[in-house]
Amino acid sequence: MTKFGVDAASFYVPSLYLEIKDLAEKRGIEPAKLEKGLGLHKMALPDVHEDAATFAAEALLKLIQDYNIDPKEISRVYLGTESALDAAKPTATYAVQMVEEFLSDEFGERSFKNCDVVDMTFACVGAVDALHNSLDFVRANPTKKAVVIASDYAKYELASSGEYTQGGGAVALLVSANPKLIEIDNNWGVATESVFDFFKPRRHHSKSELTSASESYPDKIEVFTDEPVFDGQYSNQCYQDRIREAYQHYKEQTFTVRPYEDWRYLIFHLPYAFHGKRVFTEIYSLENHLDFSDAEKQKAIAKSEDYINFINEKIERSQRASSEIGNMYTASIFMALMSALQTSYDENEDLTEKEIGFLAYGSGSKSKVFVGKVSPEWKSVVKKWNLFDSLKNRLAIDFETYEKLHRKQLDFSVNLDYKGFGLTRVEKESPVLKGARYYSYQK
Ligand SMILES: CC(C)(COP(=O)([O-])OP(=O)([O-])OC[C@H]1O[C@@H](n2cnc3c(N)ncnc32)[C@H](O)[C@@H]1OP(=O)([O-])[O-])[C@@H](O)C(=O)NCCC(=O)NCCSC(=O)C[C@@](C)(O)CC(=O)[O-]
Repeated sequence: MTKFGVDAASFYVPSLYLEIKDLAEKRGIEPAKLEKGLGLHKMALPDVHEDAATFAAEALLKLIQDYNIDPKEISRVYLGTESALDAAKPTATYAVQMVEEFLSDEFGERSFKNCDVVDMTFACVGAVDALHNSLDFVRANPTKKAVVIASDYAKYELASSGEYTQGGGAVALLVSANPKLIEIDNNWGVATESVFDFFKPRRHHSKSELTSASESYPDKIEVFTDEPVFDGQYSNQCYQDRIREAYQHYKEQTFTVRPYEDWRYLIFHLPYAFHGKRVFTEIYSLENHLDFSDAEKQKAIAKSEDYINFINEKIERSQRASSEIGNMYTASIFMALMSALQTSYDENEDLTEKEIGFLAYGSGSKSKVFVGKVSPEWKSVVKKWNLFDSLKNRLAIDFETYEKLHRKQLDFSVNLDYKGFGLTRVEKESPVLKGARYYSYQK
């Protein structure tokens, strides 16, 4: 029987970061809370020229170059994002255009001319929806290939309790028949409930209302903020409730008992590194008939030797990249997968045929639980990543620069020597092009 899944994967993490201990110091938070309590070390930040479209373009270009893909063979580019740049024109169109122009010498003009391109939005689960949809597409059309991109900038208000869970970047996946990285099984546990745990209502402001507006904002264009309205502890509860329900739904469909025991890794959407291990205690307790009825008993389970051993074996490796990057919203779950696979690769572990369980979550809210099986050729895909080495080649910025970047008060890139895609101009004058974004590639 033909298998379907992820054939190749690539990532992009912006070159700037802030040390979490610097943020902790300035905000009067004990660094140990963020480092040892939530697992945070560094927070990736977009430079002035970067946004969700440049992140996506970088990841897509890397995918094409690292795995020698002919863009004309890609039938779909489905982009999961909650950092869309426009309410009508998909961010995917910007990303595809940048890559198309970059590759025009090699593949001619408009190499994505016949490609189906769209954005999908459901908070952090939007790219899993894009993957689900793209898998359905290749199952129905086994000779075709699709690309899924997850691209986001997780931004919260300065000095809010979400501030230390910021981050950003993108992951691109090639979805096809006979995948070299991981085969995805077609059983999906799903749970949905409409809630207000985290959301981004359109809040239009004129320039005069925005204390943080830079001079570069035009007076007459209304700007809408990209910072969410959220309730942190309630969002944790919604996440825990949805993954429990989706896991239960997965079990009902697959007639499995304690499926997590067969999973080599449990891969979560990670809004911060330690989130997965903090919320899985409930499912773990239910599966092992442990008393989870009050906070004290829940703490005892989290601190038990059995649970700690379980985390060290099945979750810890997936957290490592998140500690260095922060929340990547839609891309976080795929980065957690890359983190685990890269670590197994570096440790020379053989993962062939091992099962991996995914527990995805998007605020608003929805969870999807599904399972993959690592392909025999997985190492040939992972060997291109050098994930942890590449994270060492970034530029630390100081707190003052961070605040200016956040407030959009800088007119020039912090990393002037950057190589790659960048926003060069937003049209401000022309009535028929006002707001149009123009990008170029800096060599
Ligand atoms: C994530 C929260 C809620 C954290 O909120 P918080 O109030 O900063 O932290 P906390 O109290 O929940 O946890 C602190 C932990 O640090 C420990 N601690 C304390 N002090 C020390 C010390 N000295 N040494 C060592 N450890 C220490 C403390 O004990 C505790 O660990 P625990 O024992 O409970 O495991 C907050 O930052 C926030 O609201 N973030 C934004 C929203 C969010 O990320 N929600 C997560 C779930 S929803 C989701 O994942 C979806 C999302 C957000 O990605 C969006 C989307 O779908 O689009």
